Amino acid sequence: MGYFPFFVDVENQNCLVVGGGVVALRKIEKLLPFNPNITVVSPKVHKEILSIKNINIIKRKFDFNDLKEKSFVITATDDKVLNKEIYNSCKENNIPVNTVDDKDNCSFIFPALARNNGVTVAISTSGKSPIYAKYLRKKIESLIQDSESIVDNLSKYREKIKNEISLEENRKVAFEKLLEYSLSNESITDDLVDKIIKDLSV
Ligand SMILES: C[C@@]1(CC(=O)O)c2cc3[nH]c(cc4nc(cc5[nH]c(cc(n2)[C@H]1CCC(=O)O)[C@@](C)(CC(=O)O)[C@@H]5CCC(=O)O)C(CC(=O)O)=C4CCC(=O)O)c(CCC(=O)O)c3CC(=O)O
Ligand SMILES: NC(=O)C1=CN([C@@H]2O[C@H](COP(=O)(O)OP(=O)(O)OC[C@H]3O[C@@H](n4cnc5c(N)ncnc54)[C@H](O)[C@@H]3O)[C@@H](O)[C@H]2O)C=CC1
Repeated sequence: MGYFPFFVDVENQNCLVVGGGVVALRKIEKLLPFNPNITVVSPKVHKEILSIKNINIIKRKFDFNDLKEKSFVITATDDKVLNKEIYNSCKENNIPVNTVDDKDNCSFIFPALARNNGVTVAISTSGKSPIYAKYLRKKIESLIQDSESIVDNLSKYREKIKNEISLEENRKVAFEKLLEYSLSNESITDDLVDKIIKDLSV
């Protein structure tokens, strides 16, 4: 299996979730901040899924026509045979599919996600140990706790530096300097940035 961690834009993409249990709920919660159009098809639907706004819920068994016009599919039923059939049909129709009960039959897998202010760290064990991915996620969450102010500081002057320092290698030096200031909690002022730009402009 060669799972490359692309960061894919799923906004407004049609996502089908087959099954409405606790695992489906976890996958849906993970996707929600990225704004896909989610449809759930399942005879039984977890009450927390029912309470989510802006998703379509179809309370019945899966039908293969449900796959039409879907950009990606998560098959999360407790029926192994059905999950495999859905996987096969998605593969035939070139629809990316995540099969929650079978790590070897997924065209994409969910990582454990640590997120803070647009900084996203995705952890995968290539399906070997999700619980270890979860453990690492918790550690990384504390590591990126401060990323809010750091990213804000660095992004504030990014365009200015890109526009005003013409040499790429010098732009990199400028960003490295600003990063050092941010990590040592020193405040970054317009004057400081102007001085860095002046020193590195040719
Ligand atoms: C392949 C993958 C496919 C996919 O689901 O995308 C997959 C497959 C399977 N998971 C199983 C079990 C568990 N999964 C979790 C938890 C998570 N599972 C997630 C992802 C993935 N799980 C993908 C690979 C990720 C990677 O590469 O590491 C996480 C990271 C992301 C998420 O779910 O959003 C999320 C943690 C999120 C967080 O907390 O940050 C726990 C722990 C818990 O529930 O507390 C358990 C029980 C303990 C254990 O088994 O380790 C089983 C056996 C089911 C059975 O026994 O019947 C299968 C099927 C199989 O192994 O074939
Ligand atoms: N990938 C992961 O992270 C994990 C995967 N699993 C696997 O996930 C599977 C599902 O687990 P849970 O959500 O706990 O089960 P669950 O029993 O809570 O939910 C199963 C859901 O499937 C639905 N369903 C059954 N037949 C259906 C059909 N014909 N059409 C549409 N929906 C149908 C049911 O209505 C129910 O909502 C299990 O088989 C387990 O092996 C379990 C833990 C973690």
